[in-house]
Amino acid sequence: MSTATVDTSGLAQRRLALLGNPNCGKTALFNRLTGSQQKVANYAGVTVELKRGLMKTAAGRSVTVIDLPGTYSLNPSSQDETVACAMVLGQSLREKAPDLTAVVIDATRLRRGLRLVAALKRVGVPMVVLVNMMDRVRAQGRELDVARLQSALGVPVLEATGISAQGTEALRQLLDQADVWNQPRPDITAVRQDADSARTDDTQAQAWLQAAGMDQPMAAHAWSRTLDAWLLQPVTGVLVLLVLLFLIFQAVFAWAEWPMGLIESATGWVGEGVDGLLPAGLLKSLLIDGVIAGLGGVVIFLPQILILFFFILVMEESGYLPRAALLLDRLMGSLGLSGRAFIPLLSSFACAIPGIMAARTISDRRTKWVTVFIAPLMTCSARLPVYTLLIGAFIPAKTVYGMSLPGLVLFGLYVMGIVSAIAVAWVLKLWRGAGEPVQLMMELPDYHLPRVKDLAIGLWQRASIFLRNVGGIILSLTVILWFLSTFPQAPAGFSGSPIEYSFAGRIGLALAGLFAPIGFNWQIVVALIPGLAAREVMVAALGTVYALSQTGDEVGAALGPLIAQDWTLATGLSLLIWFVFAPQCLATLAVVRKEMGGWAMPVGMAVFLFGLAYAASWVTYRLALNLGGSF
Ligand SMILES: Nc1nc2c(ncn2[C@@H]2O[C@H](COP(=O)(O)OP(=O)(O)OP(=O)(O)O)[C@@H](O)[C@H]2O)c(=O)[nH]1
Ligand SMILES: [Mg+2]
Repeated sequence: MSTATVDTSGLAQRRLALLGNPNCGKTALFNRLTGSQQKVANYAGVTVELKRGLMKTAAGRSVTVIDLPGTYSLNPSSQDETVACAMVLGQSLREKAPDLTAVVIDATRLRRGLRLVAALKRVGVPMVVLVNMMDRVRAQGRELDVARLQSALGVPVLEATGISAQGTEALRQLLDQADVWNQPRPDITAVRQDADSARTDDTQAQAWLQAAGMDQPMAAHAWSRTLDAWLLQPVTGVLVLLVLLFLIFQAVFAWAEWPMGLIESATGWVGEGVDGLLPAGLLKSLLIDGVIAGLGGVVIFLPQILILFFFILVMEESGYLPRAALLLDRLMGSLGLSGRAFIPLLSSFACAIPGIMAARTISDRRTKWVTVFIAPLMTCSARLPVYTLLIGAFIPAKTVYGMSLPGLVLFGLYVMGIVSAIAVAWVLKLWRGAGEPVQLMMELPDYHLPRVKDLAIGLWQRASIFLRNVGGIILSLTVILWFLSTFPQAPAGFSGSPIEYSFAGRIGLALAGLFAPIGFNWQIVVALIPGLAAREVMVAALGTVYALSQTGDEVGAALGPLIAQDWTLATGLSLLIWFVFAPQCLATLAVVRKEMGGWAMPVGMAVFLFGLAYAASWVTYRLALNLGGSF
């Protein structure tokens, strides 16, 4: 038997927490240490909950690493900061205090980071200090003497670079030394954070910087300043923001055409292959009408979703996002919100779930409530398949004034979501009054060019979430729907399409009366039900329902032309508008329950949003019918 050279007994329980100011690179370091792929972005407030991972020290010992939300002080003002402080101070009911805290400080903003170190030292938290972003310091041709800082602070101080593979080596080696783990426990009774202690901490931070010869502030980032002169100016800034958003929607259509064509042909080939291979029967129907028609209908939208995410990632990584928040702060203020609500709302364009979770960074309870309430009105990426399917079927692919008409309509739908969110926030303000007026304290990080690798990882993560959904929930629901739409089988001589005899057909027909006033036929009603699991499921479900509604030769035709033939324009528009408002996503409602505590809010939200969707679809349907006859 070989003897282990490294004693790992009992060490896996050792826990290291990463604490620091927002946006100082904690999660980048966490990902480096543990090989995780948690979200990293260039604005404050990215991480809002505690994340765990396992790392190996240089000698191969295992250590649990905990990534925390950022905090400026030990006096938390929002829910995410509270999580971080309570954990490190051992005040959390759920989490034991860590054995060691690595306080991450941004080398370009040392004083602010050292204030937090001072507060932690006052309490006696066992710690090491990681001076991160050393590459930026070196890029300015400067060096920091961390050995001097270490002797001033009296705790181990190491250099780190969250964006380089070697950037965490020093920490891995340090964690093998037994004495760093054997520092005395904190005395949490000493946690007093008032104006006086904040001043003392700042004086202390300055004293340390002087002692280490680092009291020269870093030179301002030259092109961040130049860009800000334009991008933060109210008129040019808003103009740039609008043009940027507009270009994104044009690109979503223009760039995606080619890969979408490829996916469509590939789905067609697979369908034909299966068609040729299998004899007619239930298995063939399951594969062609259920799986291929359903999943092919959704997968085709992957390119558009990735293009949208590419732009979101570039905005997040470049540092533009908090600028946009600042620009819109005044507008948000007049709605009883604050610029703080901007990032949660913007995240909701990807998906309302992380958006609603990001509302944890909002300290004022009422502002948070309104933000969560209107977040589902922001157009999430799951609506993109529904929108583009319907736009493709009903809006001609014309160019008006050099812009693509489908792109314009899509932009219009996004604007409609935003405008209705503004309207709801405004009505809520009139009804319930405004939240506490808080001045937006949002840090503006330096701009930097996004790294291609980070963008690629971000896009890859998105693609795999989407494909996992397709292979998981969408596939299962499609198979269930195929089953419900196939059985019981119609007896010989049944006059309608066989699906009308099935369970799904009967449910659809029974509910059709409820939706007839807004122009939905029974096939749409059948697809709306599994579409409650997630919006894109609706597209897969329509694919299956229509494939099964067809007979003989028509099987295999793409869904777009089928619905264009079957529905009036009024029905198409009414369904588009339904999707602007309807909370067709149970997962969002579940997150609202978790974040806000209790069912009252999600139930109220669902009733309100379904009501709004019904009313808006009704108006659209009636207008379209009256304006254009029966189309
Ligand atoms: N140049 C440089 N950039 C870094 C380094 N570490 C992190 N970054 C960048 O800094 C930004 C913030 O990184 P995050 O890891 O998200 O910061 P965080 O401290 O986890 O932020 P919150 O979760 O919001 O508190 C991102 O754009 C990173 O790519 C580094 O060592 N050098
Ligand atoms: Mg983070």
